Amino acid sequence: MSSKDKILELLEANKSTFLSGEAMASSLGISRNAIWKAINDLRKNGYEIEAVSNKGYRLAGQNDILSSAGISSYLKEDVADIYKGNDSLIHIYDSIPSTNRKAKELAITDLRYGTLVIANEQSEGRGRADHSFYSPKGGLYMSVVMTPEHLPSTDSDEITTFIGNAVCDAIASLTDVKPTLKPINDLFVGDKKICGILTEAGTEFETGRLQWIVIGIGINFNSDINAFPDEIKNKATSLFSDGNITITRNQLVAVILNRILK
Ligand SMILES: O=C(O)CCCC[C@@H]1SC[C@@H]2NC(=O)N[C@@H]21
Repeated sequence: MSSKDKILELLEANKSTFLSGEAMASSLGISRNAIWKAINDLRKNGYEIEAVSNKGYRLAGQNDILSSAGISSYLKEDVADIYKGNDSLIHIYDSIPSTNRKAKELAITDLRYGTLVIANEQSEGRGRADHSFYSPKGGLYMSVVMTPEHLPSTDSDEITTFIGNAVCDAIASLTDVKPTLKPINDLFVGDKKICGILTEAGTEFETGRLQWIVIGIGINFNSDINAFPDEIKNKATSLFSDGNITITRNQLVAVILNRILK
């Protein structure tokens, strides 16, 4: 992990407190100059970092930049263990055709439980029945690779319901929004869709045995619904609107992982 990522991890884990350059330098075993350079790099990457003399540095509350450090700071211990020292399990993209497609490629070439692919936007997001899934910036698009021994069931309907309930509970635990699961696997608030889930599986050719499952979750997080295509505009809603955002996407990703990975 680079010094920049280590500093980000420290700042994410101590969001409400200021950390002095000296304390960070001694905890990471690097010079204060290296800390200062890394803070500047993080700022160039878009992080808003407050600096107060005699106190130190603190991440400003409104940062919503997807990062491994940001996600890790909200993971429960047993789930954090899956990712500890395993940076290559988390793949973050600004833009990607489809996180599910990427996660399936990774499941086939390097099957590892918990592999996570996230993006700020998708250019070819897919939904069930090969429909397209509109995936502009402002949303949260994530895919997780799971293996059968870690799932409560290998029955596709049961897996789908388990994941749908987990995402509903994650949203309800963090916000005032209480989505309901509408079969087979859409989350609705009232009569408007807020999230779609696409579960895809890989089986062994000879035996038909289940090898991996990719869970794709698309949430309208802070999405500009008015800019959605006409045919879905009136059927969709977003978790947040008008900039009234009370959580980060990193937090929501982590709380979903806490509920589905064991
Ligand atoms: O509404 C549906 O039919 C399911 C939509 C699933 C969308 C998610 S977004 C992340 C992942 N990548 C995709 O291409 N699709 C899923």
